[in-house]
Amino acid sequence: LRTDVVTVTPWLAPVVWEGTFNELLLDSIYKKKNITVAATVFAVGKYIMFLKDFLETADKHFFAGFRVDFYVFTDRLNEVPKVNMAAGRTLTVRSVPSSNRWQEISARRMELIQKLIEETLQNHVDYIFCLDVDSKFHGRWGTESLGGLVAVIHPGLDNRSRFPYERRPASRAYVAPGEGDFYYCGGAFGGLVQEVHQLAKTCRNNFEDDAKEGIEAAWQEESHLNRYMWINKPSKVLSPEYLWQDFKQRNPEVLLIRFSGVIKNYANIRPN
Ligand SMILES: CC(=O)N[C@H]1[C@@H](OP(=O)(O)OP(=O)(O)OC[C@H]2O[C@@H](n3ccc(=O)[nH]c3=O)[C@H](O)[C@@H]2O)O[C@H](CO)[C@H](O)[C@@H]1O
Ligand SMILES: [Mn+2]
Repeated sequence: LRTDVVTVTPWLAPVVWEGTFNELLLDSIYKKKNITVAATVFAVGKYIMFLKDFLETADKHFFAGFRVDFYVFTDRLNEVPKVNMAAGRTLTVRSVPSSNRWQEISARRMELIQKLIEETLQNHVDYIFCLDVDSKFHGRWGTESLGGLVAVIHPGLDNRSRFPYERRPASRAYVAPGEGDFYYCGGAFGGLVQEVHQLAKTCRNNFEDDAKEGIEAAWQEESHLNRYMWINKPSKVLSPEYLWQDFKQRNPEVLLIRFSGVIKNYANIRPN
């Protein structure tokens, strides 16, 4: 039991923190359901350098003991590392075009996730998580994270007045002053395949319709995701244990860092 953190939202969705759940009990419940979880990760251009650590640590910590299908999207097919996955876990590589703008690479993930679900996942995968590649797992990420629509609270932003939502009303990602529940990160989200399909499709359409009018939201698809989550409340919220940042000192309420962004030199790895 945790009394030092908020563990439920005003719309009664759990906020998942270490110490709020029984992992053996949860695993036994989902084992009986015989679930399959998909995970997407994009490694375009120089971001391929993060893929090996991501996959090796994911195999160890991400839904260990469950069936997981990893989908890697890259433009560097022959640089994909050989990683041996545990039994029942698969790795599929898909080719994607490169871009000379990182903003576009990041935002286009929504379109590719939408299509992956439509073409491949619908009907045979239960849940999906979409994750940034420039990160590693350090602790358990498992069945406690499952829900219809799942968002992760951004680790760096706990001050409401500084939430970097898109503030221009002309954008379809607009969040008005006083609106917004949490600031969620673009680097990790998920849920039931059908719900994530709806999210990806909506964010993709809104991003593209904005682009036609010459607008790009402040934080690309992350801004659209935040707008979506304000309108369509997540049924489960994951604490910043589920996406920390290596450069940040651990806050006392974070008892366990499960997944964390590595320190990177943006100028060296991004195309622009
Ligand atoms: C931790 C977190 O929530 N990060 C979000 C944040 O910045 P970040 O600084 O974390 O963005 P980023 O540079 O990691 O890009 C997001 C992701 O796009 C992919 N990528 C990007 C550039 C590239 O050249 N090649 C490539 O493969 C890769 O999977 C990467 O992890 O804001 C971005 C939107 O602007 C995204 O919403 C990120 O998910
Ligand atoms: Mn990132």
